[in-house]
Order: sequence, then C-alpha cells, then structure tokens
Amino acid sequence: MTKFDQDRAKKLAAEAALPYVEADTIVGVGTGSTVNYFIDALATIKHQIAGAVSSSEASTERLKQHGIPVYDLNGVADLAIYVDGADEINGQLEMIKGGGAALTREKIVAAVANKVICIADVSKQVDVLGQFPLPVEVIPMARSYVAREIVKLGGDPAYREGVVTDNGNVILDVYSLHIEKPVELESKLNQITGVVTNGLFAARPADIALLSDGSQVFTLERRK
Ligand SMILES: O=C[C@H](O)[C@H](O)[C@H](O)COP(=O)(O)O
Repeated sequence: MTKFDQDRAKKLAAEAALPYVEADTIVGVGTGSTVNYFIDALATIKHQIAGAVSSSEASTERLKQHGIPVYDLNGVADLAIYVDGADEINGQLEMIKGGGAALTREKIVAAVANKVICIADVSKQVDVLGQFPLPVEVIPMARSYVAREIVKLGGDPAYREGVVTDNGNVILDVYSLHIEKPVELESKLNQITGVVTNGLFAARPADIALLSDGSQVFTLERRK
C-alpha cells in the first residue's frame, strides 16, 4: 500500500466514525495521524456536539484550534464514545497502541467510555498481536529495573530515546513478542513495579473497528 493510499484509508476510516457521534454529547478523542482526520471531520459538526475530552496535549491543541471545547475528564461522568487509532488490531478487536506515546491517557479515556471505536487503515489488522513493538510507559527511575523484568517475560525492551510522555514518563518498546494471550500479558506487565501502563488494549478492547483500504470501509463488531 502506498503512502497516498494509506492516508486516504485513514481519512475514510476517520470519517466513517462521524455517524456514531450523538448530538449534544461530549466525544472522547484519541491521538495520532488517523485521529487527526477524525478531529478535522468532527469540526464540521462542532455546533451539534457539547465538546470533547482528549487523550493527549497534541489532540487537545488540534481540537482547540478548531474551536471545539475540551473538558477535563474528571468532570465527565458519562462518555458515549471514544474514537482512537491503533498500531495493531486483531480479530477480537484487541489492540496494541502507544506508537505516539499517548497510551496511558488513551487507556484512561477508553475506560470511561461506553463504546470504543477504533479507526485505522487495513495495514493495522493482524492475526496475532506483537509484530509492532509493544510500548510500555515507565516511571523514569524504574526504567532499567522494568527492562530486566520484561526480559524475564521473554520480551526484548528498547528505550525510546528522547521521548517523554505527557505524564513526564519514558517509554520502553518491547520487541520479540508473539502475543497469544493479550489479556494475561497486559495484566502481567502492569504488575511490574514502575510500570504506569502498557499499550495492550485487551482487557478493554474496541467494540467497533472501522478499517479502510482507501476505497471502502469495513465495519467489525466485537463478539461479546
Ligand atoms: O500513542 C498513540 C496512539 O496509540 C495512536 O492511536 C496509534 O499509535 C495509532 O496512530 P496512527 O493513527 O498515527 O497510526
């Protein structure tokens, strides 16, 4: 797939999420290049919505540039939908996220939302998660300890140099994982002292995936 096709696919997937936005509600907004298309599409109906909650400083800035009010999640008790991209998504709509280092805030907003909608181009679709290195957000002083613990779990962690998350932490990208049991691994990694969270969205996967190849959009719904 060429770069041009991929961009078109991201845009089509993003625009396909608009019909899920309910009037007068606050919309949960993720992070990344696909979500940027969603934010631009959301701007076309901004007078019909109450505003947004955002999963990153970058998305907040883009939303505000469009004149969409951004609210503190602490003041939002009910969030109908959360729309976000993915680095990988499998058939159960479990995902790897965090390529842009926004995983922790993304996971928090997803936890609050009634419905999680993944928007992506079809290249993100995989049978088994783990080809994309799994991001883990770590408290800076725990970086080496956490890396050693990850090696014990069979992973190959690499420090993402120069990247500081919106929460002031660092990222370890974990290679060499063939993730047969995503829920189990998500929980194991979160139990390592010093880990803030990891980029597996398996305990709380997407409910709907809108995946595009650049000419059409395929809708997948999670079997419950
Ligand atoms: O931290 C970043 C997020 O998890 C993104 O949603 C993910 O990396 C997908 O980004 P993109 O739409 O740019 O491929």
